[in-house]
Amino acid sequence: MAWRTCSSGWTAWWPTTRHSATSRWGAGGSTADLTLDIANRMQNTICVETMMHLTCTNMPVEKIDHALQTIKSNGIQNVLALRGDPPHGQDKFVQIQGGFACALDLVKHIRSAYGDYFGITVAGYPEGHPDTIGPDGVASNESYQSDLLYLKKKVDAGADLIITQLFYDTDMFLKFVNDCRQIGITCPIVPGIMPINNYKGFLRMTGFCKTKIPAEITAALEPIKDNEEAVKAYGIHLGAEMCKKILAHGIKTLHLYTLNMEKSALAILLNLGLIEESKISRSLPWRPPTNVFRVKEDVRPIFWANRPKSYLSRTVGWDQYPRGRWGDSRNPSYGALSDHQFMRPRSRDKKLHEEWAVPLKSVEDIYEKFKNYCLGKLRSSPWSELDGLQPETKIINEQLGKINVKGFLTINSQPAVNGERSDSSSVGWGGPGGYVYQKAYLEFFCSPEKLTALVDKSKALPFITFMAVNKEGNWKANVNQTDVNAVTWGVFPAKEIIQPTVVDPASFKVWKDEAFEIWSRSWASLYPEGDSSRKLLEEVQSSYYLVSLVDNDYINGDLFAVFADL
Ligand SMILES: Cc1cc2nc3c(=O)[nH]c(=O)nc-3n(C[C@H](O)[C@H](O)[C@H](O)COP(=O)(O)OP(=O)(O)OC[C@H]3O[C@@H](n4cnc5c(N)ncnc54)[C@H](O)[C@@H]3O)c2cc1C
Repeated sequence: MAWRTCSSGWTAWWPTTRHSATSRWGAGGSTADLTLDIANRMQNTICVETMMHLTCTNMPVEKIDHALQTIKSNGIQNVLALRGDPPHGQDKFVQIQGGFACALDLVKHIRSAYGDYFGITVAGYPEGHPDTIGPDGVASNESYQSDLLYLKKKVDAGADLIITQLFYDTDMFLKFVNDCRQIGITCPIVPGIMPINNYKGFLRMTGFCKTKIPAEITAALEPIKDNEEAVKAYGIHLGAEMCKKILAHGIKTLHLYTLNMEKSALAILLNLGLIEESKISRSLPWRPPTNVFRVKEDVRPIFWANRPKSYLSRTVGWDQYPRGRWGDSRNPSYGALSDHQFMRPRSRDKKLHEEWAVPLKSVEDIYEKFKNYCLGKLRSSPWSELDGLQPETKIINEQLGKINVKGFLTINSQPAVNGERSDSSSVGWGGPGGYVYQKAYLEFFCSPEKLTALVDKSKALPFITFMAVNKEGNWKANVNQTDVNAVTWGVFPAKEIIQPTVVDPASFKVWKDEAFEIWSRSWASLYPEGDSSRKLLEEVQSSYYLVSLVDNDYINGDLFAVFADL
């Protein structure tokens, strides 16, 4: 039987403190495409282990299989198999033709059609399923027992894990776990904790789920119910106390329902010491997806540092991902450029319009835009999928600003680092206990004249390596085609050296098409056809060079000195 690291809303594993997320399946399958998209992004772009909820409501088997195939091809391995609630406007769940009647059918189908690929989670109800709870607010013993036996059937059919409905009576949850164990349910049972964020929401949710509210909670909330901040603070306190009691009973995993409001969930985890604000460090300089296919990947070219989604989509078809060494890059089989790499979420589109679609009279206006982005005055850049600058860029942003106004239009950079502690908040990665290193790196567009001046100057600077290419592919460099330059590496106890970021000519040539295309697709396209600003951008696109510059002297070098008299 497969076991996958998984959960729902936000889950923390204790004591190893691993986190994962789940994405809800909208009532009646109403948000199927959106849920599939969100789950994919969570797994592969946000890079948290993701479990997608899947319900039977309005879902013929073909649709269920479409959803399962989609998440499988995106490397998602965890599913919360549910019957689902009736769609809006209906009281009772109705099995549709060609669909399933209950979660048990869905679990059986997933196991028979997909073997052990998926880790399957099912829902458990410490107070009994709401359908079985009577007007007095409790389920009869008979229906509680038959619910338990049915839960066992779901586990026997292949479920690996149970996540419970929300509850506020911790003793009732602990009794439920005990009752499950008595009838031979041995899989982990994860408590569903819903932090109280506001009073009305709490009443609505507990009313809908028919959740028992212990008298002491009602008494604590009653005097503060109109004070939103006090309710939130109480919700965090109560959630933390419930979790402490549950953890003290040997239960090692928590599930926090966030309902898109994560602050209280994070506060509870901080309160429990399961996360530490100052020590949330990167495992690699870039975010490695938790996707099963890429789990071993630990080396990437630096060029896509600000476009991780594009990098993922262009390498999704690789059979193997580089590990330890970049390897032979003479024939990198990157996926072709497509519209996909240039699509932006609506909010990003709006920001780019606001910040970048302004009249441009001369190249100096273009230089100004790049400078302002480096100084943090703009949040968006056509060359970045990220929101604002990376923390390490802030170390050099003043110097970046200065070279941008000179016409070296930077789109990627990193400062030199010579043995900083690996838990440094700005340049650290890989967890505590190690030391990290990196060579200063700059990537920019510049005019051919400026490139000539730069190349002349670099002849006297043996530590500088560069590659430059224009849109047509004219190439200038002082490195060989097969050279691979490790520009970030780390030394950790009991590990080989890790070198997660490299600069190599073959990948640079692939990247340059994307980098040049961004001028027209992401920036010039913000202006109407024939607009003079648009024309100016297209001229820059067709005449400038893209330059990648490494200062290999990471101990004494000063990459910005190269630009002093240019
Ligand atoms: C953690 C969690 C996440 C959820 N996420 C979502 C979501 O994303 N989208 C959404 O729409 N809803 C979600 N729900 C709500 C859930 O869909 C509803 O509670 C639904 O009414 C029941 O789903 P189920 O999977 O528990 O159903 P089932 O396991 O099929 O059970 C439903 C009820 O029917 C009874 N039953 C069914 N078949 C039998 C049988 N053969 N013999 C005896 N009794 C039977 C069960 O005992 C139980 O009382 C979630 C619930 C939980 C606890």
